[in-house]
Amino acid sequence: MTELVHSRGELAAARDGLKGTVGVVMTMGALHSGHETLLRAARERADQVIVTIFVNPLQFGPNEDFDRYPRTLDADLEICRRAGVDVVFAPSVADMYPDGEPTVRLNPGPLGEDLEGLSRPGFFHGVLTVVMKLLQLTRPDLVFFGEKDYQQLTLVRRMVRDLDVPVEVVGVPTVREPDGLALSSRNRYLSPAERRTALGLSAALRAGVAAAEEGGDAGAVLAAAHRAFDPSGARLDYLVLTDADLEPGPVSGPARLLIAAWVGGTRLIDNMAVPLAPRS
Ligand SMILES: Nc1ncnc2c1ncn2[C@@H]1O[C@H](COP(=O)(O)OP(=O)(O)OP(=O)(O)O)[C@@H](O)[C@H]1O
Ligand SMILES: CC(C)(CO)[C@@H](O)C(=O)[O-]
Ligand code: BAL
Repeated sequence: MTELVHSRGELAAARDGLKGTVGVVMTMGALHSGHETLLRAARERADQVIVTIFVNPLQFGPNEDFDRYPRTLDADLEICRRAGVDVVFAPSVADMYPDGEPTVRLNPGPLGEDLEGLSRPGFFHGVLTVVMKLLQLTRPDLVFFGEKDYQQLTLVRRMVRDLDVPVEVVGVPTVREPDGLALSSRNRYLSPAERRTALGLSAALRAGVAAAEEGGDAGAVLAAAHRAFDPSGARLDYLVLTDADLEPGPVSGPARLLIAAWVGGTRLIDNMAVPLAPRS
């Protein structure tokens, strides 16, 4: 049975009742098959599964889609029930931030100011702060994040390492539609024409990966990705090839190609692993 709790008191009582290892999947709701894959991974690895559903105001900029973000709790609960989730924690903003917005926030460091952080100032301060709060409240052995939000996954791993947080971070590969589009709650905003345009993100990434598989170096990978990105109907924010750890410096060996673009009023992100040949 899936227990739905809203307040931190209810969560504490539910958490105390869980026996064995606990896995947590943190979400903003509007659950889709990408989330379901995270739930399955948690179900396989942990004895008990907690899902958090919270649209965190701290990570939204003043002109972003906090008010418009889809909120579909009944449908989300049904998905959680089907996936055998034990506890769903769906707090209100007041439950999470009873004293108002926290003045103390986690600093994600330089990587937090790059890529997503450049376009969304303060985004990773908000993400890491709420992730840390949710870790404290749920006390999991394992926490699951999707590779779709690769910079977020990387920063959570770093936070856990740098701050000695006692939890194992598990990354889960990106789930895609058959035509390549990465599943994302924000895909709901897309009109049919915009959805076709959105395929340009994964097409660019695939072209970059193909260039690497043919032996291309970093320059060839980026050039192929740019050639494959059709700018009509979309506005590219970034298309970047980096070290797989998102460390600055020359790129060789396991690398990551990351893209962000506006399709109409919707900002989408995606990324893929790139098998660059090691530099001789
Ligand atoms: N297609 C996907 N494949 C794997 N994991 C995913 C996918 N989409 C989201 N996730 C993961 O689910 C978790 C919760 O993400 P979130 O609720 O923000 O969903 P989202 O689809 O990424 O939403 P948004 O469209 O707002 O970015 C994150 O760890 C995220 O990386
Ligand atoms: C990790 C997270 C739940 C924090 O609000 C959010 O950034 C998300 O859904 O990826
Ligand atoms: N999917 C990451 C959370 C966000 O875009 O706000």
